[in-house]
Amino acid sequence: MIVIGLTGGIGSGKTTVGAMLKELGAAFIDADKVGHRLLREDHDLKWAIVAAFGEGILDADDAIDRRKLARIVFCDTAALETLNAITHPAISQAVSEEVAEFRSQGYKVAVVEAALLIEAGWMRQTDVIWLTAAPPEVVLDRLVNKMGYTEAEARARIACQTSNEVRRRYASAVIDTDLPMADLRHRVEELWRALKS
Ligand SMILES: CC(C)(COP(=O)(O)OP(=O)(O)OC[C@H]1O[C@@H](n2cnc3c(N)ncnc32)[C@H](O)[C@@H]1O)[C@@H](O)C(=O)NCCC(=O)NCCS
Ligand SMILES: Nc1ncnc2c1ncn2[C@@H]1O[C@H](COP(=O)(O)OP(=O)(O)OP(=O)(O)O)[C@@H](O)[C@H]1O
Repeated sequence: MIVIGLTGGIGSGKTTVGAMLKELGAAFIDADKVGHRLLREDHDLKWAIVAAFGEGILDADDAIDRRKLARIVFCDTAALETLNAITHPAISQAVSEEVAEFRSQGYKVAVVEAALLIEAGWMRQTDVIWLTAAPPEVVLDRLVNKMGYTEAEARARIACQTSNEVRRRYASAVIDTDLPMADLRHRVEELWRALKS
């Protein structure tokens, strides 16, 4: 099985490209969703985060309120490093278990979508890295007008991530997502065919 690491900055189009790859037959793992599941289901992890950031991050049902936690960590470097140190080993382990499960199910291709694939070192679990990219003003417009972030929240998250200059050093393909959907699909299909040949 080939494992594609699909990375790119926040709002760069990873999920959109990932959905196209899924339609083409790839198994798909979204590291953000893995993280969300662990916050809900891994009680040791949850209480380690509460111990680090206080009970103020809990909602009325004692679950982690991601928006409250986001306000603390984006972009306080020390706080974000603390959160990453608690969550990343667990996410890495869960992703690797999902990859193994898909392998045992006989999938030929699996996609691991993660904005932090490079920063967190998860690229070591992948065979090729594809990078999604769009101009900064397009990304900001998507984050504010389609994804519900305030401009300040959007800028804070962008500032916490590595640059495309660094990401490009690891990527074997760059996918410009600032394209009409039909053209984007065409580009993804082209890469898919090249991968399988
Ligand atoms: C801080 C949390 C609770 C905010 O949750 P929220 O639902 O608002 O965001 P979500 O998890 O959907 O992430 C959305 C995007 O934010 C960016 N982002 C998330 N975590 C980080 C981080 N640690 N560093 C930089 N950017 C990040 C990514 O581009 C991601 O795609 C959550 O992101 C979290 O637990 N982050 C730590 C785990 C992690 O690194 N997850 C990202 C794996 S790629
Ligand atoms: N080619 C495109 N044309 C129009 N809208 C697009 C295009 N590509 C992506 N979008 C839109 O931009 C937004 C961000 O895209 P997407 O969710 O795929 O990015 P992402 O990199 O997965 O974001 P995140 O970092 O939050 O996981 C979405 O609302 C998506 O529908």
